[in-house]
Amino acid sequence: MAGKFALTLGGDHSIAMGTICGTAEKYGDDLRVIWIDAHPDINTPETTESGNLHGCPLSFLLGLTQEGQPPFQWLKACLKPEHLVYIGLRDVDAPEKRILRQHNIKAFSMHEVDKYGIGKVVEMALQHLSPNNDKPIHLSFDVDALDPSVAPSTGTPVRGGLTFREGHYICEAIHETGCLVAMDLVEVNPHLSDVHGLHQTITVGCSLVRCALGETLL
Ligand SMILES: NC(=[NH2+])NCCC[C@H](N)C(=O)O
Ligand SMILES: [Mn+2]
Repeated sequence: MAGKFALTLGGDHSIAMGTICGTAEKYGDDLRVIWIDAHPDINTPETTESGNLHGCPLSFLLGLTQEGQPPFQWLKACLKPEHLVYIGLRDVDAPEKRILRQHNIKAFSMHEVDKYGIGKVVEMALQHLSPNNDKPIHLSFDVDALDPSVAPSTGTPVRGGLTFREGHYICEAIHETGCLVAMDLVEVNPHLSDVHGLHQTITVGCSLVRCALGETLL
């Protein structure tokens, strides 16, 4: 797809408000988003208990908040609920559960990963978003989707996450579609965990990106 690819390294997941807005500006209504995360990050400014913006980006992108509120006047709702799929969820606030249900958003939690296996889950996610495999995909990968034993240097770790291989499989399979146009790799926080954990987190982050860009095992 035009051969251009935008990679964003973060940093907190609120940055996806900007990156996805940017991708949507180019691809419009065709854009599909795959959000890999322990958390759905879909709180509104009204429902958030923590007050942390990194728990809210999707509510802005989907237009669940009032548009035009400072300091986000620039942000237009640019994503439809049916154009978003989650993989890896396991820490969902009560208001977020309500929002997901209300908008009928496709979500594969760790329960579905356990039940069907990661291969089937990615297949179902792609089938939902782009049955003819012809829509541009923005992959927003929060490193906390991985189990904390795999990626410890992150602010809101939740046990019971994706294995090293499951995380890599997602990136490999999405690369194989030929439709990946942008990727965020976020929530790596070098100030958290010890040096060994930091090294581990950075190493896994780099290899996820390489797989999304086409590195294969063989
Ligand atoms: N991108 C993240 N790490 N998000 C964590 C969000 C945690 C919690 N749901 C909140 O709203 O604060
Ligand atoms: Mn996140």
